[in-house]
Amino acid sequence: MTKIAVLGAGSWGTALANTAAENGHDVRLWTHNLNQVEEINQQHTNSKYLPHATLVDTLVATNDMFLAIENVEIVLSVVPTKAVREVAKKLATALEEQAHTVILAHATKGLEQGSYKRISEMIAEEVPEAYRSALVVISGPSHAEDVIKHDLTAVSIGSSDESAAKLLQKALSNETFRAYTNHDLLGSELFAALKNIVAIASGALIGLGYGVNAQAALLTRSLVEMRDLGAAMGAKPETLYELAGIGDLIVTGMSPNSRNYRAGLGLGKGKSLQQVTEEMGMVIEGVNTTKAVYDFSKMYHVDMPITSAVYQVLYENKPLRTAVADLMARPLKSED
Ligand SMILES: NC(=O)C1=CN([C@@H]2O[C@H](COP(=O)(O)OP(=O)(O)OC[C@H]3O[C@@H](n4cnc5c(N)ncnc54)[C@H](OP(=O)(O)O)[C@@H]3O)[C@@H](O)[C@H]2O)C=CC1
Ligand SMILES: O=C(CO)COP(=O)(O)O
Repeated sequence: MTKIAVLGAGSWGTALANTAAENGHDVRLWTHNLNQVEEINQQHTNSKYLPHATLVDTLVATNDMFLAIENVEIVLSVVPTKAVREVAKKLATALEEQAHTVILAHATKGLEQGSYKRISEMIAEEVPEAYRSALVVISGPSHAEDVIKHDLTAVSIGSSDESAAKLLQKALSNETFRAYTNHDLLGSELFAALKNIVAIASGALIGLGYGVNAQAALLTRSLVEMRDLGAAMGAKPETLYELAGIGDLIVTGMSPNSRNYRAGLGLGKGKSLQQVTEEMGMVIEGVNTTKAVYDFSKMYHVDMPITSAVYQVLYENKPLRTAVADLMARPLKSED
């Protein structure tokens, strides 16, 4: 049995914590919301984020960070990008009290506003030095709503520390949830962030009334942008063709369970960004990521027309139909 702390009781943190607890591990789910602690421990539900699910009754919630991480072997942070630093600071204080080393993992898919740092870079800056070398990311095609129902799911666990990745792989895998490891932390984190931009665009196409031809073209041409930015930033090329790359691009770009896709759908149907954000009530990571990646494309001199189009729609009020028309009217070119 492995002792695991999961930080963040949103949809994904709860689904991952529940999976590990179902596998027989000792799991504490940390949340800053005391009402949620009571609901999870007494009703075994998380009605705000996973409304139809019953959680395993061995899953324990707490809002005490010290208690959550006491004697654990793995800490898995699953808060939105905007909360990563704040939670990592709380974790760092609690880690000072720990006598033994802990593997630090996260499952967040974004880039920091302003600094454009990856999630593991933010965590590494906040935690004591001893915890920085074995950072792990969980990525890949995995919606919480499907995982909690035991729909078949495969994820990727990326880290330069193979034994750390393997410990998490073993803790999470079961007959319906299969984890693979890889050695590409940077590529896994970068592609996880990038695919959210594409998902907004994909939902927007459907909202506008286009079909699967349009989606297939979008996803395939987005792969080229991901490949080129990945190469410029140091991602391993093969990661793009693995679960953390194309796998996540497919699920987020096609599934109505995706928050980013649903946001795009709303935009395509004529809603404003403010409206879709308020209606979602959950994090839409792709909105902030679009700004970061738009700036990256300039910084690294990578041509990213789809990202630029999404940027213009979200940040410059360009009408969606004009953005689509402009993409289609670009100078004709060869694919190879
Ligand atoms: N949902 C999914 O299927 C998947 C999500 N992810 C990624 O996981 C990350 C989390 O997403 P998801 O679970 O969907 O998010 P949700 O919007 O469902 O939940 C976010 C959770 O984080 C909590 N939170 C927000 N700010 C803070 C803070 N400052 N301190 C402590 N807790 C905070 C929220 O608490 P409160 O309710 O009080 O606001 C809530 O419990 C994102 O980066 C997402 O891209 C990755 C794969 C799948
Ligand atoms: O990353 C995800 C699925 O793999 C979740 O995507 P959304 O945040 O768009 O729901």
